Amino acid sequence: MSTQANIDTIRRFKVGTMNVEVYPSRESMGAAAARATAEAMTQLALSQDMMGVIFATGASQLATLDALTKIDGLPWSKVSGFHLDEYVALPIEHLASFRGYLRKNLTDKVPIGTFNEVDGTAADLDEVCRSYAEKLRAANPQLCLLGIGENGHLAFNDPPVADFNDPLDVKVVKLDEACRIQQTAEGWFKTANDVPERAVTLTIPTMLRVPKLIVSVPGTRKAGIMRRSLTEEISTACPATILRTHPDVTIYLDNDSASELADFLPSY
Ligand SMILES: N[C@@H]1[C@@H](O)[C@H](O)[C@@H](COP(=O)(O)O)O[C@@H]1O
Repeated sequence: MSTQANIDTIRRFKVGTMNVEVYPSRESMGAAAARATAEAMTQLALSQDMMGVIFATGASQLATLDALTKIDGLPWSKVSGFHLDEYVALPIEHLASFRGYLRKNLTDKVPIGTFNEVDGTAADLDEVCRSYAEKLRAANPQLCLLGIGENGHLAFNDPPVADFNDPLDVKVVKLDEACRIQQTAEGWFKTANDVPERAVTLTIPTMLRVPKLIVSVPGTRKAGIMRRSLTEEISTACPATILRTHPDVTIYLDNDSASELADFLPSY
């Protein structure tokens, strides 16, 4: 009998309008998410001089970004890049800085047109949010890469602060305790106390406005939240449930993160 870990085919299913694709490994998941991103960028480049693309960070994005940066011939010079979130007051040199992560894993590797960084160390964070929101509105991003946190967060919209009708585009949030603990599990910080208490984040409506969402969620630690994201009532108790209302979203999983989705995947 086969187990989820040794299933080596690609399995696809739909939950409402949402497409879910399950790959045999983290690497094959990343390659598939990268191919979809590359196709979307190539299409957009046919009709746009500059395209806004929002990139995600975290361990879940490493395979996707690695594969994406190795694809030849992409129209990087036409990309105006953005990111989802950044810790407040964390220096760029810190391992967990999302700006540092994106330099290392993206912008140092490809000839991107422009990249708009969120400076969480700036003195006036209201101004950081206001000007980032303005840049996002002007760029009108057509493509957004996303991850899902173990607590269901999208960017840093943790359950206690997530608002599906948020009037703001970008805001400063207080991080949930569960979220701060989860950041240590991946080794970004030594203890939960080392995790900054606040972050700048795009809000949920800002992400959902983007017409195409490519969501990479590999790994065993995400199995429980993937089940909740696909089966629970849509609510801010699990912010990722809102993705089920988006008209063009594909979730890329590996066998590990799909391990609690047996009823969607009858071959288990
Ligand atoms: N706030 C970031 C998000 O931008 C990311 O999409 C999500 C998944 O991260 P990871 O892949 O590290 O689990 O949570 C991180 O903490």
